Amino acid sequence: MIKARNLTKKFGNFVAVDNINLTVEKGKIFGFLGSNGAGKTTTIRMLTGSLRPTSGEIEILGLNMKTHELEIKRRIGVVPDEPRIYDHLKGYEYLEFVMDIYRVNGKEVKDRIQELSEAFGVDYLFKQVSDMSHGMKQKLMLISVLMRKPEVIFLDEPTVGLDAKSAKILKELLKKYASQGTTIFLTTHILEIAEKMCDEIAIIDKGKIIAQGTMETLRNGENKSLEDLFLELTAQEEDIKNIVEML
Ligand SMILES: Nc1ncnc2c1ncn2[C@@H]1O[C@H](COP(=O)(O)OP(=O)(O)OP(=O)(O)O)[C@@H](O)[C@H]1O
Repeated sequence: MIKARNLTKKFGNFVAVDNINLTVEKGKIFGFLGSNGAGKTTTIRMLTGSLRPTSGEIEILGLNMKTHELEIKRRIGVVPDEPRIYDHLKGYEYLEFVMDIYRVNGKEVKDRIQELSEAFGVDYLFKQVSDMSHGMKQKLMLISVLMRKPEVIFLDEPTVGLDAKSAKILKELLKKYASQGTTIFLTTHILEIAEKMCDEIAIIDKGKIIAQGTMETLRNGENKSLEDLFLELTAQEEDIKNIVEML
């Protein structure tokens, strides 16, 4: 479903993503973790066709990104870390715009908009985007992606800015979609989300994948939380101790 082979991105001499390999099977939830600046967003941007890799291969839904970029973009959904929506549109105009672009319409999609709006408490579709808060825009963005029922969904920090109820609904919805065959790739700094939701986890550090597998494989027989494992693997445990002592 999602495959990256020897994927690298350089910005000038700086290597943001360094020769990574990953595979996500259909219907799985894959959590991509890493500290600030580790390379998560850069990887998502390459996997979704919005940034050209320096080298390496990407395959989504069995299609090569180099030869089938448009078809891939038509069949996937992307929720970026910052909602990018035209300010001058009203909420419903934005949804209509997305429906036009993806050529999805009809009763099914409209019903889904209705259901998703109710689920996320979106009762402001007549408001102009410029007058919406960050969380309100984030929910509109989520509806615009989920209403299309894409086969693969990429979400960059999806719960940031969402209230507790909306975040919970989103997590449950993603689990439900995955059980119905949708493939989910998400980044998060909230390790508890990854621990509870993801079938498989990869940790990226300074552009390189330093650990990958199910929670069981990552734990390797020890009864550790993902937070402990993450800090240990990214060698930040000692740092934190010293910093707290210093303060
Ligand atoms: N267009 C760009 N030009 C130059 N450097 C870039 C560019 N985009 C990203 N970088 C650098 O690449 C590295 C990885 O950035 P990226 O946004 O992928 O990190 P991230 O893991 O998503 O971080 P965060 O958790 O803070 O969102 C960072 O050092 C960043 O400064």
